[in-house]
Amino acid sequence: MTHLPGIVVTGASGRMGRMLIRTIVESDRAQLVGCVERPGHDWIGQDVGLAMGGAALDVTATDDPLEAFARAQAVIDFTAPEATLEFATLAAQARLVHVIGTTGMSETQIEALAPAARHAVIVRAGNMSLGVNLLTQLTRKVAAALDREFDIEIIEAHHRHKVDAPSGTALMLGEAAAEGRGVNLADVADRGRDGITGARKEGHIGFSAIRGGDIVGEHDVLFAARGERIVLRHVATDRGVFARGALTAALWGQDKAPGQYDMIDVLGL
Ligand SMILES: NC(=O)c1ccc[n+]([C@@H]2O[C@H](COP(=O)([O-])OP(=O)(O)OC[C@H]3O[C@@H](n4cnc5c(N)ncnc54)[C@H](O)[C@@H]3O)[C@@H](O)[C@H]2O)c1
Ligand SMILES: O=C(O)C1=N[C@H](C(=O)O)CCC1
Repeated sequence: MTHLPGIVVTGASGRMGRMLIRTIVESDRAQLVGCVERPGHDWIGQDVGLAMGGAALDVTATDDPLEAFARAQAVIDFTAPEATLEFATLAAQARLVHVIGTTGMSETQIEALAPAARHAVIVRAGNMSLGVNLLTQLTRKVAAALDREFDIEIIEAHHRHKVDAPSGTALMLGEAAAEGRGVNLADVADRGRDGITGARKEGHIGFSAIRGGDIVGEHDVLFAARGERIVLRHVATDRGVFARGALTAALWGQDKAPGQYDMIDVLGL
């Protein structure tokens, strides 16, 4: 009988769901005890290993999160904002660590996580990779060191299926740059320029989003002044970096007090 922490993956058939299943199954630190998909999905009732075209994993996909959560110590959730809010309530009832990778949540939806975080550990980050979380620290430092003569622009590129923009990572980097500058991102963000926009406003932080093909995730933080530019860049070539970070977060959260955490907490950066 193994006593490794049991993990449930929600959005199991998604790009991240599949990567998470593989990462957990290959890990000797955790076991896969449940997989959740939306009602009506053709994976429901199927063994997830077989559904992925491989060997059986003895875990059947369900559309009943409560039933799956009852067997687990953590849920790793890369789905969609409305689904994530539902899972937060259920994970809190079951006192599970809830690792949230879902992006595109509104401020109101993020605030709605607070009641769940009074009862359970929530780790939420727009990017679970070590590299991007380090890049946020570098971005904050560089933004703090430079004056407003340097325009800050965040450029991100993702695959053609991505539904939200700017990416969660771009927003993390924007927050870090704004913190470094000592300003509130909401006051200085330029999201989506089109038409006669007027000249760039000094002190603003711009966002540009590229969508195409199978790009996993690329982010540049550009500091541009007269005569020189600095570019901080992260390129993800494999979704395994996000899945490994999420699994680390699920295990890290096991002995933590209820509350909201991010990957900076998990990685001790
Ligand atoms: N934080 C990070 O490091 C990170 C990394 C990659 C992706 N993401 C984010 O994760 C999310 C998912 O990305 P993806 O590329 O895997 O998307 P995807 O569309 O491939 O997968 C999402 C899955 O969630 C499922 N789903 C939706 N509603 C559900 C519900 N109510 N119950 C159960 N399952 C439900 C869908 O059926 C789908 O299989 C996005 O928000 C993306 O931006 C975050
Ligand atoms: O593929 C995605 O979708 C990704 N989403 C995250 C984001 O919004 O930043 C992380 C990178 C991949």
